[in-house]
Amino acid sequence: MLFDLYSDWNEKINVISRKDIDNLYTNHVLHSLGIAKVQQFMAGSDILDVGTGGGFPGIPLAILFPDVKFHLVDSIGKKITVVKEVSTALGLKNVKAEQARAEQLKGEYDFIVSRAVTRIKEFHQWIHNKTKDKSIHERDNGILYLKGGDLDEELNELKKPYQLNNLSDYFKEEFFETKKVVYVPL
Ligand SMILES: C[S@@+](CC[C@H](N)C(=O)[O-])C[C@H]1O[C@@H](n2cnc3c(N)ncnc32)[C@H](O)[C@@H]1O
Repeated sequence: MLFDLYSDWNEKINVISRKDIDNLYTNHVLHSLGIAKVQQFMAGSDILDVGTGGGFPGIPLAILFPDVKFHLVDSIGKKITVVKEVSTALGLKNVKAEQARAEQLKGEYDFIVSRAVTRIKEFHQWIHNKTKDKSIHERDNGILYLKGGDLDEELNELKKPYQLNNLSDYFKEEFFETKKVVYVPL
């Protein structure tokens, strides 16, 4: 179902690199769900996905957590068109997709998730004031960012506390060897 939807939409509006569409489930769906290995979202919580592109990590997480509200934003309207179409076709009632720049958003969230949008320092500057004061989860509200490769320089320039979670602890596929979820409390 997801594969057919994304293959069709990807023909019209490129949201996943064309050579990567065959790896949709591992490289995009499972990778997105890696966030859930690190943090289970409580029913009623609010999650923002910044720079969602075609809906990653937001759509797989919204499928997994039907009682959690997901706000998926991207600055490019046609990407949001894909997210809305996919979300409607899947019958997801917990997804709001909107064309917006992260810096201009007004809402408050429990967690802010993202993948492949910008360096963590800049990301932090965009959204540091967008979490709710009170946490309903065990950990503080904050950022859960999917990152890969060598992160030392990027994390050094952040100059904030963070926690690294290796997705290779949860998934055996080679793709996850260097993949991490970076948690930054806000
Ligand atoms: C490389 S894509 C990643 C898309 C998706 N997160 C994924 O992993 O498949 C980066 C996305 O971030 C969006 N973006 C970049 N800066 C943004 C901003 N300031 N606010 C909202 N979206 C932004 C771009 O339009 C683009 O769709």
